[in-house]
Amino acid sequence: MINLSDKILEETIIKRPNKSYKGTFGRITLIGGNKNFAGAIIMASSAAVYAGAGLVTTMTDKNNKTALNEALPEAMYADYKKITDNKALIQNADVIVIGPGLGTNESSEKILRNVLKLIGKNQKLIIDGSAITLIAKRKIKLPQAKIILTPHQMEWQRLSGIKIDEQNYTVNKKCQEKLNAIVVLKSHRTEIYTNDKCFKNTVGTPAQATGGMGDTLAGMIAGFIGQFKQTEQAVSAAIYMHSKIAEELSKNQYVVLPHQIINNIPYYMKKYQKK
Ligand SMILES: NC(=O)C1=CN([C@@H]2O[C@H](COP(=O)(O)OP(=O)(O)OC[C@H]3O[C@@H](n4cnc5c(N)ncnc54)[C@H](O)[C@@H]3O)[C@@H](O)[C@H]2O)[C@@H](O)CC1
Ligand SMILES: Nc1ncnc2c1ncn2[C@@H]1O[C@H](COP(=O)(O)OP(=O)(O)O)[C@@H](O)[C@H]1O
Ligand SMILES: [Mg+2]
Repeated sequence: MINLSDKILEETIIKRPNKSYKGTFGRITLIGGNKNFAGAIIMASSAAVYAGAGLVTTMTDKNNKTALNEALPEAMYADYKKITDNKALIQNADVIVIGPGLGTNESSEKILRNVLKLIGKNQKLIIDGSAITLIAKRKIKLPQAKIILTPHQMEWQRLSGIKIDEQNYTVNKKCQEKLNAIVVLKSHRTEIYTNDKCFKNTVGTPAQATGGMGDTLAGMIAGFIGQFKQTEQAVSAAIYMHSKIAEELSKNQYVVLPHQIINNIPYYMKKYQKK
């Protein structure tokens, strides 16, 4: 197990090349946010934008369109029930995030299946929240892609069958290998399982135990892997920075909210970029 430190940020966050445009920094499509969970997909999308994603499209329930536009005018909108009419939004994305606030009813399942069918093997796919629960409960097959799963311990129990109090390095690693994906097992000290390495987060605080904190992390990871070449390194850097910001803010705050983390991402990226 490799302990993460500030080093991961300095190694990952490069100075932006002058010769660049929005396309240089990742085209990201996020799918989720049913009519009760607009916040989840808005937080995920905001985190991706604030982490530097070049172009962000949010596919969500049509009731969330105004809220999305008001909260995040940088994001484009599409109706998540019209995936098959908007195939290009999935197929042309560098990174796809599915799950924050998606819900687990039949309609959510249909959206998930439609998205998974369109994923190409070179695309990066982050599967979070409700999408993990659906895959576990409905035994949905994962597509061929560069997959990153971001379960909390209960979602990991559902997906892996390993009970929370029996989750440990050996069994988690075995299951990660079977899934052939990067597994971000979230807890107060998140662990990242990749094919050949395992990283442990060393920062974070109970001040960040608030709904939407994981949705925010999923968007941050998307922003980072859309920009920075080395996927495992970018995933680890996003996780470390998410908690690092929370820890810093918690010096003066009893609780730290997801949107406060989001607002701080650009400042921390500047502070820790490669010298
Ligand atoms: N504002 C919003 O729209 C929000 C939407 N959310 C969405 O709601 C959906 C359901 O996600 P939830 O995680 O709330 O519900 P889940 O039912 O999937 O998981 C929560 C259950 O897991 C248990 N649990 C055990 N260990 C845990 C751990 N380490 N971390 C978290 N839970 C643990 C909890 O006690 C609880 O019973 C997701 O799609 C999520 O994205 C949530 O993120 C909350 C905020
Ligand atoms: N006590 C804690 N200490 C450190 N980090 C925490 C703590 N509680 C929660 N977190 C972090 O907050 C996030 C919670 O994710 P998740 O449960 O998916 O939230 P949500 O689905 O509500 O957005 C994870 O990144 C987790 O590591
Ligand atoms: Mg979550």
